[in-house]
Amino acid sequence: MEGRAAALGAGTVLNALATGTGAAFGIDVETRATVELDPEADGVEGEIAEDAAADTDLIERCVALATERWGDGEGGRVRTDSDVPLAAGLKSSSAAANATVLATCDALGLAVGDGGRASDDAVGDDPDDPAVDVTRLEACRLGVRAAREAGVTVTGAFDDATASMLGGVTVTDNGADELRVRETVDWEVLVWTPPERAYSAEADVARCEAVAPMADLVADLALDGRYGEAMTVNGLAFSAALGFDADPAVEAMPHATAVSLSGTGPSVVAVADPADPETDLDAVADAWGDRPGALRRTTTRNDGAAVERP
Ligand SMILES: Nc1ncnc2c1ncn2[C@@H]1O[C@H](COP(=O)(O)OP(=O)(O)O)[C@@H](O)[C@H]1O
Ligand SMILES: O=C(O)C1=C[C@@H](OP(=O)(O)O)[C@@H](O)[C@H](O)C1
Repeated sequence: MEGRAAALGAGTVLNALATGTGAAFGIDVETRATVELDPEADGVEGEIAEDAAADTDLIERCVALATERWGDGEGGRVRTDSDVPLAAGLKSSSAAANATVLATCDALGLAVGDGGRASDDAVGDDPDDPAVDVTRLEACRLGVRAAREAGVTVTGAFDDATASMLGGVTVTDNGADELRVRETVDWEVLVWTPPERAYSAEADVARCEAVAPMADLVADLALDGRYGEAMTVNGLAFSAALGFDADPAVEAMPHATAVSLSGTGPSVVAVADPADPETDLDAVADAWGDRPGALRRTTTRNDGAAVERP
């Protein structure tokens, strides 16, 4: 009983730490999970390919919760390998949880889909569709539960989890794990990841709550479909709240549709709408080129997470 799946990393439009409302978008950077189930095994053993010392509790809980819910409580092994840097603001935890839950469903022989109504912009979530055993939104909510239990999140991060699972841009209420908006988005993306790491669970929540009026403004812009402006305002507000330098954002602004600190940092993400002739991510890469860390060019993705056939 082996299963495999891959899920997306994501960038931030609105950090949910201020108000519980968040927004994020899927990018073409993946985490893959392989799950081997064994009905005789006592518990679940996890392994993270890139970092033998990293905490495997999240992915072990994902397998255990998924087999409890949809299987017979099987144990086994889970291994992730990832292009999403850990704890860098690019939603490594959401991608790992989503990939693991879907890989467990695959190992259980379950059909994962969106059920009914799925279209390009509105992802369906019809658990009664006979062709679907588990919807991606159900799988996503299970991963969020595991993240809460593992203590790797403040709000549950349903914003990041839905962007990683469904692709496109999502706006969510993280208090209720409710998807408010999901839309496709086609942007070029430039990511700067400094060498340091910032674990979400260690973020200064009180400082984020202090900028709640700005977060409300960002939410209004996002709910109006003005994702780029929302993202840039978010970046300025949360860079200030969390003590990150706003210079990279200021340098990017003349050449980008939007730019923001991603999540609780430290990565900064600039995006360019190909329809916008003023944008030039090469110029942003030049401006950021002397900073320590890694620069990565990628794109948004609208397909989200999926089971992988060998
Ligand atoms: N590839 C991975 N495999 C398994 N667990 C992971 C992986 N990446 C991240 N995690 C889990 O997520 C935690 C980091 O979460 P977080 O601080 O929210 O980072 P991010 O902002 O990248 O989501 C790690 O301590 C680990 O428990
Ligand atoms: O833990 C959380 O509740 C959150 C963590 C942040 O993301 P990162 O994990 O990328 O820092 C933030 O963007 C998100 O809206 C909510």
